[in-house]
Amino acid sequence: MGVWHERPRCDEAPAWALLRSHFQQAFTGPQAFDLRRAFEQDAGRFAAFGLDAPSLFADLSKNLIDRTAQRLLTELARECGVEAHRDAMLRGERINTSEDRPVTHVQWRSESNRPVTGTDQAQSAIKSIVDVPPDVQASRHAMLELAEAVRADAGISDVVHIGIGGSDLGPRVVVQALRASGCVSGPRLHFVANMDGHELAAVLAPLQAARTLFIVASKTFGTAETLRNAQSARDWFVAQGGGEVARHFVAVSANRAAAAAFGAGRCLGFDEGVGGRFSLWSPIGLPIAIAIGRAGFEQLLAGARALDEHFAGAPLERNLPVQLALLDLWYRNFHGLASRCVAPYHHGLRGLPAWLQQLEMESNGKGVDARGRPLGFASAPVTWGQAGSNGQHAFFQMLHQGSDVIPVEFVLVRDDAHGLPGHHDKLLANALAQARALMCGQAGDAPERHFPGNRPSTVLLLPDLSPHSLGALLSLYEHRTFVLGSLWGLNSFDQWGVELGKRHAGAIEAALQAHTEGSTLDASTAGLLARLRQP
Ligand SMILES: O=P(O)(O)OC[C@H]1O[C@](O)(CO)[C@@H](O)[C@@H]1O
Repeated sequence: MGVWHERPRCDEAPAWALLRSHFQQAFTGPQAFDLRRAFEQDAGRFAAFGLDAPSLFADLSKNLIDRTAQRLLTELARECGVEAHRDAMLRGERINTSEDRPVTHVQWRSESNRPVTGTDQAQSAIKSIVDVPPDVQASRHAMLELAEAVRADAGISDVVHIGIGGSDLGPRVVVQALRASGCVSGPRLHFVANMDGHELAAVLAPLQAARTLFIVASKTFGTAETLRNAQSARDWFVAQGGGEVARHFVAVSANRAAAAAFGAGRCLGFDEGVGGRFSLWSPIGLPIAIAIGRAGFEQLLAGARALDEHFAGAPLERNLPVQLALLDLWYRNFHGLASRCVAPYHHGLRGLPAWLQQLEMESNGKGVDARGRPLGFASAPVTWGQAGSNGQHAFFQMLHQGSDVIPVEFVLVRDDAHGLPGHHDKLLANALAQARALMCGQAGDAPERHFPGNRPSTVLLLPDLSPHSLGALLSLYEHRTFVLGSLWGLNSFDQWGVELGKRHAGAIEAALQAHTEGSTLDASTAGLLARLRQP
């Protein structure tokens, strides 16, 4: 299957029907697959379902999958032309068809003049990663220069990053993670996303305007939340007598004209091919570079790049993003599981579920394929979770004994960076214990003490939470999301579903401010508006 746009959708590929009958035969009925039995019968299960990738090891062995399903799923990926689709993305073809754009985030972490090894196909895919367009190089250079200048500027004590969605979550999560690892230095960094003024007001309250730099990050420079917050920040800055707006406001945007009209003195640009939720590698990552410096940012890119090369070059059977996406599809479309839980066992990664929610649900939460045809099968499950061990005292009750089977993804980091004895082993032991308890279950002496077991989980293991490992982890998730969307026949790079609500908000805000009836509104919305106006 060489032509990416003629690829069959998963339900049209021959392996789909084979998977359906295999599922019926091996995963339903009294003799249905059981994890405990699978380990008893297959001494090589851990090795067979363990995958190595740069900075990562993944244990998939505690999942509701057998070797036949794994083989058929890999065949499915091959039949669906995932490799051709991947290569088209890496070559910069216009695979975002509804917006007629290429998908360029991988270019933003590429590095020129590197030797390329591997099979011919892998070489050609990796070659596309290695060629860095000159404008990307120039823009990256400008971003890193600015970051270093801000870090060295004794007059700047605080940096406020204003953006939302992909223009907030990536930088926020990376800075949070690397702060926990002790990699962050330089001015204090603050993030403001919500249009709820409580967030901005709380951030501004302790700041000195003259010592504050604002970054306004918006690909479109048209997002309501960001523009509202940026305008309020500018008004506050002027009212406080902070100095020249142009010197204290930097924009990061693909819409340079709008950024200049706002009054930002400097604008770091990037191309339209960088999707918001894939944009932390581009100048949107400016706060990351301010937090960890040029060398740290380059390490983050290097980690992501190592995973890109794995994705481009590893055979599908050993290709971690591909195998994780296939498992996601297996759970969603064959087991019928409607959600997946992500439990990072590291305080620094507590923001990961929020980042993943946008990445996975905005990319693949769709009902029609890239050709406009209804799917006829389920797409993105709900992604949710929180850091362990906190989650154990919240929703793990449901994971162990609730009525729904929910696959859990434990993200573990081998080395800690806090230096407090007696914590990290406990934390890691708890994660492994939860995964083991979910699988093994327990025959209870009373009904309420019964644990059914046979509940699935994956462990992703990182050696440390360095910029390099984190880059690899986030790149892994991006590619996994792309592969799953590719199998489902989706365009994972648009998000038309967010538009309708934005349109309604304009009309409702106008009615709220004008104290009108909102006669064109439905009775419920109009009734709530009336309530809101009551003293
Ligand atoms: O960077 P922008 O253009 O302000 O967009 C912010 C976010 O809004 C969305 O368009 C929709 O929520 C996201 O895809 C995007 O990351």
